[in-house]
Amino acid sequence: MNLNSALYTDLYQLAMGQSYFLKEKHKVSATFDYFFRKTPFEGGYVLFSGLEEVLDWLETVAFSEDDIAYLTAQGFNSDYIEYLKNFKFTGHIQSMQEGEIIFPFSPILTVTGSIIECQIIETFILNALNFQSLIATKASRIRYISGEEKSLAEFGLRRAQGYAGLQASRASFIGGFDYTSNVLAGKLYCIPVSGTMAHAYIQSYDDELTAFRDFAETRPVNCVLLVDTYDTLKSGIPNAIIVAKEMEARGERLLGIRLDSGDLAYLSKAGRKQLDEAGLEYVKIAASNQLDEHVIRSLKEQQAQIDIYGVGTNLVVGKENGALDGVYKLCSFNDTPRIKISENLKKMNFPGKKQVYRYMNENGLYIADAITLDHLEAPKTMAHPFETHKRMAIEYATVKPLLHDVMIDGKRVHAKKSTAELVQITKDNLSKLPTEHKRFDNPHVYKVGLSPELEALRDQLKKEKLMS
Ligand SMILES: Nc1ncnc2c1ncn2[C@@H]1O[C@H](COP(=O)(O)OP(=O)(O)OP(=O)(O)O)[C@@H](O)[C@H]1O
Ligand SMILES: O=P(O)(O)OC[C@H]1O[C@H](OP(=O)(O)OP(=O)(O)O)[C@H](O)[C@@H]1O
Ligand SMILES: O=C(O)c1cccnc1
Repeated sequence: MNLNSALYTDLYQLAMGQSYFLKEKHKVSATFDYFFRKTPFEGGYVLFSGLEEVLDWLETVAFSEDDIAYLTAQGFNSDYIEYLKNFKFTGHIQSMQEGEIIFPFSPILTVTGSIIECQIIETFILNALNFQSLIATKASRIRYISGEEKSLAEFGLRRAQGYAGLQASRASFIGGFDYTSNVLAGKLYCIPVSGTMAHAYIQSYDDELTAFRDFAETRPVNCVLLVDTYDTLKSGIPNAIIVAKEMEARGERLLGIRLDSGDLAYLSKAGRKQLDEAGLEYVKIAASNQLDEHVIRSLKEQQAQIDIYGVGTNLVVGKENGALDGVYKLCSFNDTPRIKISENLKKMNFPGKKQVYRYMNENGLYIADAITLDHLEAPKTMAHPFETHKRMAIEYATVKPLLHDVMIDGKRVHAKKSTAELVQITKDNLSKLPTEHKRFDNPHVYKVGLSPELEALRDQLKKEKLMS
């Protein structure tokens, strides 16, 4: 499967492309904004992820000979087909950095280029950014509630939505996980891999102790024994203790045990006691079984003795939200601002090419974002995007623009960032987000406003459209 194929798009993009081309409109310059309207998980923020993959794709995207044959068979016009043979992305991308904390309605990434190119690449951009930002956000919530001292392993590949399991592993790592069980993701994205053992392995033996012994003998380093196949406290942990002692005699150390069912708080406390009484304070306790940020919060409240959380399904499918609602909207055409009218102010877009400024207090904490037109300085006042009577003076210590050139004429401006760099950037950004936006229950809404100039332009275009 060639994922760099420009066919990784929706048919309507190619149909519009054909019309732009045949009507000789395809070279007209356009700008599109990528933004989302609602934070997932009833949370207070989103963690931006997927940018490097978008840039990789844009640098190499093309229609192969096979793709062209396929489109010809679909009945596309032959002159348009000739154009598509040499298709590549030659436009300009401005974006917030991957690992940035982002909020509803701000443009996160903008694409400027010929309308035909902007349109054909839309679907991939949405596909990559919506999914990876959703999962990175979920991962960051799990990290937040677990605390820095816990180890987090992503176990989701088997339950992920097909190949999205790869992107989920990458986004989970950027969002704060330490390990993945997904070996291909480990190789592709330089994520440390970790793994324990399955029930099948223990079931394949007549007795649990021999199963543990053989496993420890063949994998003495990072050995974690799954203790819940028969009876966690009466059989699993006692057998793990025997094997840990045998390992000690060989100069080895059992890394841990894993609980995968039952009351994880009770079993972890009782298990810790058994291990400690056997002098095995260093043996860690891992837990898995449909964990998410809410279960982990509850386990913490119960003082569960868990050192490592293994999280699969709920992380990689972004439960309770199957998708981030990010959209890609035309805001400028032929250097003229464009607007889409709707009864619902929230469904209208903000016209023109824009910049987003982030304001910080004297401690460097984020306090508000203002969206303005791209040639303007950071505004000193801003209006609520939809409740037009609400406006505020912004009191801040420092301010910075968030949208920067990342691609010019279809080429990356900076070297590709490694996943390790993105992890650091994310940590740094999350540390600047006040905790009231991170809490799970009724998080405080982060203020995003419009500069007076952008508000005036939106209102003027709305009026003109309604009168025309
Ligand atoms: N002490 C606890 N507090 C809160 N949630 C817990 C606790 N222990 C386990 N859970 C969570 O409760 C959910 C269901 O666990 P439950 O014990 O009902 O099923 P189970 O152990 O998987 O059952 P089975 O033995 O059939 O596999 C899981 O999401 C699990 O992570
Ligand atoms: O619960 P999740 O967060 O999705 O975490 C992944 C789950 O996948 C495995 O179970 P599975 O029953 O697939 O295999 P097993 O026989 O190894 O337990 C593992 O034991 C976890 O329970
Ligand atoms: O290594 C593990 O324990 C593991 C891997 C994938 C899914 N569940 C558990």
